[in-house]
Amino acid sequence: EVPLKYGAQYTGKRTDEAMNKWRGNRFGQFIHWGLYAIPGGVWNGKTYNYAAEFLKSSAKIPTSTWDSLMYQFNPVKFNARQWAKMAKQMGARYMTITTKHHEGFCLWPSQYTDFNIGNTPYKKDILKELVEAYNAEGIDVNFYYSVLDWHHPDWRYDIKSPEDSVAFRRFLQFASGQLRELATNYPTVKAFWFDGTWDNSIKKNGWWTLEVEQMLKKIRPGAVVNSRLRADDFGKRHIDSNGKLMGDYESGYERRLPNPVKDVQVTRWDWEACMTVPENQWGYHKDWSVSHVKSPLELLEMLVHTTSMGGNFLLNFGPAGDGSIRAEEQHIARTIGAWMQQNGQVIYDCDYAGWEKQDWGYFTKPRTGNIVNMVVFNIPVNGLLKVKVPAGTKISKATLAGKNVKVEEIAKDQFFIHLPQQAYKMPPVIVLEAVGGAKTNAQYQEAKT
Ligand SMILES: Cc1ccc([C@@H]2N[C@@H](C)[C@@H](O)[C@H]2O)cc1
Repeated sequence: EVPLKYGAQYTGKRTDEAMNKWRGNRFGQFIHWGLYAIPGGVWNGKTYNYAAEFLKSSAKIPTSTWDSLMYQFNPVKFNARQWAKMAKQMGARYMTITTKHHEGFCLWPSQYTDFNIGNTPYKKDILKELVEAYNAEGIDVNFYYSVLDWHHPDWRYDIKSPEDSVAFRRFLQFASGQLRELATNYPTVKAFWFDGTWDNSIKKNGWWTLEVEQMLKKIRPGAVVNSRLRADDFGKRHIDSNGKLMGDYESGYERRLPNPVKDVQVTRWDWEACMTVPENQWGYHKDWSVSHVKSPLELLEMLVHTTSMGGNFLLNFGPAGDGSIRAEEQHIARTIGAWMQQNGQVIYDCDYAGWEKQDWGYFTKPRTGNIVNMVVFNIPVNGLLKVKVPAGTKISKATLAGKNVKVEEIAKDQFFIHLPQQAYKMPPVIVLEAVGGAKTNAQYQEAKT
């Protein structure tokens, strides 16, 4: 091991109550909302297919021109309570909001810059409205914060001169001040999602990333911080030079998921995947016809896939500049929500079962009890769902919607679960009662007592 001052502060999963809640939430709503939602990927009549929140760079728009969008930000259709109700109905247990994206515009009245919601026609503190509305629905709120800031004159991509060092030190003080006011003024915030930390300027200031993590946890005990904030003494990010995860959970899965067979190592720590509905649009884009738009079922499978590997799934919504939620996103919320209404118990507080992945779908395991859930996305022609269990495990019962289904032992530690033949519009869930075998912790617990 190399001695590190700014490396991982602990190893293994946090087991305090705040982290258990973060982990058990499992399903979150990401919201990307800022000035980029006003042009929505179109500039001077030209549509730019790249991510809409990058339009400033795609269309090479001067900062002064871009920043003047602030005087147009007046979301007359914005209704925080409606957004929160939609998220509740979808089954989201947490919401992560872009307090400030790379453009540098702040959704809260920051004392550290005039480039904020207070100087728009809307004037009011949108962040406060969202936190209150979502908390009122019992949904935890987390803050996304981009360190990269295209607006701030002291931002630097790299440190190449003494002037850069002086300017960037000022910038880091600015960012620390903004984070302090976010953690202080919105006391129910539960976690911080850092982005815009890949440049050399940050890699060369790993000390600051640890200082920020410690400051946030001092102001908000229990706060959860993602690995993407962190750089160690040598500029190594996410995982330090000794191979230890920094921050409280791994946040490298963006628009992709770990492979359920090859990437099982992700289960050793907490992690979260964030996902766009189109192929690559986080902010509102006027024209979604330019790429594949994922269906509710594709996204639901990703949620179950993520839970089955012990991770959280953060599904992105990009509200329009007027504060409306587009029809495709409302349809997704309703369709996933209907399934979550019936089957949320196979997602919330569930984890990796440790059983061998099969083709028909995914296993999830509740934190307590000797239950293993089967969520079936690929209905086999013969209706037989193969299950391989840890040595010595017996399946005492299998039910679908409370009704027994046949369990057939076909070899040592192998079973067929007979899936009732019918047309399934949404993935059916089979609940197994499994006893014995090393992997079912509950049985292990019984042995201990
Ligand atoms: C190359 C690249 C930079 C930043 C991003 C940002 N991270 C996502 C979570 C979004 O905020 C996207 O704008 C994506 C790709």
